[in-house]
Amino acid sequence: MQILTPHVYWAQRHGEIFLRVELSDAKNLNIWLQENTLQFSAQGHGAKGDNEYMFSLEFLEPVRPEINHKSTQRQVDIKVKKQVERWWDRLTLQEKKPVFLAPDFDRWLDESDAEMELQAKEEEKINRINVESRVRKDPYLGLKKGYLFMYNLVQFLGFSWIFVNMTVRLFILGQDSFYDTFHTTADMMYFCQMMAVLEVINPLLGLVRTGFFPALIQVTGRNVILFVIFGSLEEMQNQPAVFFVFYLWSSIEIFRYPFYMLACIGTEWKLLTWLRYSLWIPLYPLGTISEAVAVIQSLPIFDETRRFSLPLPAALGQSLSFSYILQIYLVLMFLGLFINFRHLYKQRRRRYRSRKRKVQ
Ligand SMILES: CCCCCCCCCCCCC[C@@H](O)CC(=O)SCCNC(=O)CCNC(=O)[C@H](O)C(C)(C)COP(=O)(O)OP(=O)(O)OC[C@H]1O[C@@H](n2cnc3c(N)ncnc32)[C@H](O)[C@@H]1OP(=O)(O)O
Repeated sequence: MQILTPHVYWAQRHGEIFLRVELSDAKNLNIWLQENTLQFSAQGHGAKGDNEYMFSLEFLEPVRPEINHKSTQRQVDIKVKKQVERWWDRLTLQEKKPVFLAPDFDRWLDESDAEMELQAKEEEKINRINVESRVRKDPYLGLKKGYLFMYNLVQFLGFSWIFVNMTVRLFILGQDSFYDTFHTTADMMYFCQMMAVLEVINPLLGLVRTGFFPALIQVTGRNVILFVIFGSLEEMQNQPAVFFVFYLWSSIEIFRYPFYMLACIGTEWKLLTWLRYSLWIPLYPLGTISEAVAVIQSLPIFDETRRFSLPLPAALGQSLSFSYILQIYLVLMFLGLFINFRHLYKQRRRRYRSRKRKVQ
């Protein structure tokens, strides 16, 4: 039998060297370190058929004496640990690359990619430790998750009922359904939006990692529209604006709440996550515009009815119409839209950046 050299492919990380020896069905494997030189010999099927194959590699820098190897039907994988965690300029001490050696492009990373991989691993380790210590430290974790799951389930059912009801009525009645949305769905919307106040309380109690202020803007903004504009003015209740506002609100919530429910049980559906973190992009501005239309339509009604008008000292006139306060509120709405749009954009970036890192 001839003695031949197999093809060897290599790649490195800061702490390790990976070698892949192209030798199938390897037998009589002998791999050892002599000083800082890896010696390899085995019988197997390589580039020159069934033969005995050998090679040696003197490493550029010191490596640890223990060697891990695994022989499969197709190849022999060898892992060597570096003595010092450092990026090497090349594999071997000799500057000229041995002819049988080539980069392993399946595993190849350049230094900065390897650093990112290391960083991602570190972050994952820290996250795991954090989660484990939270689980160990918090005896009420199960109770909290149970409460959140139930809350999200109830909201999901409520908003789904509204969404399905409105969709069915739209199909059956067409545009006529615009005018009685309030009378058919308002009770459920009152219930869901009153429950939504918990979304401001939850971050205060440390139950969720939501920003308190974005949640406050969201819940207050919607409740002003629901209770003050639609709820207190009968004249507004049969306006098509109700249809658009309710439809846009429920369109996001039928995806957001199931997304949270899955998060409570540590599961994720990629499509649902994408919908939760993408649908707001068209829906949020459209929702705000519909709400603004409703506010603008209500201004003359508040002027006429003097509802909620503020009494003024006699010298200044009789009373200040509530419509002036609503005009200030209109400006606040677009400020609120800006704050929450930026918040949701950051949440989206955070979610997809950390997921991308995990995938790499
Ligand atoms: C100071 C007085 C205020 C004055 C008001 C001024 C007027 C303002 C008007 C503003 C205009 C409002 C317009 C609006 O009403 C129009 C519409 O809504 S149209 C429809 C489209 N809308 C949307 O898409 C918004 C939907 N709402 C939201 O997304 C949230 O309410 C919001 C607070 C805006 C953002 O959510 P959040 O900060 O919670 O982001 P995440 O979903 O990424 O969650 C962060 C982490 O917390 C976990 N979490 C959150 N909630 C729960 C829960 N209920 N159960 C379980 N877990 C929860 C979530 O999983 C995340 O965890 P992790 O970080 O581990 O992934």
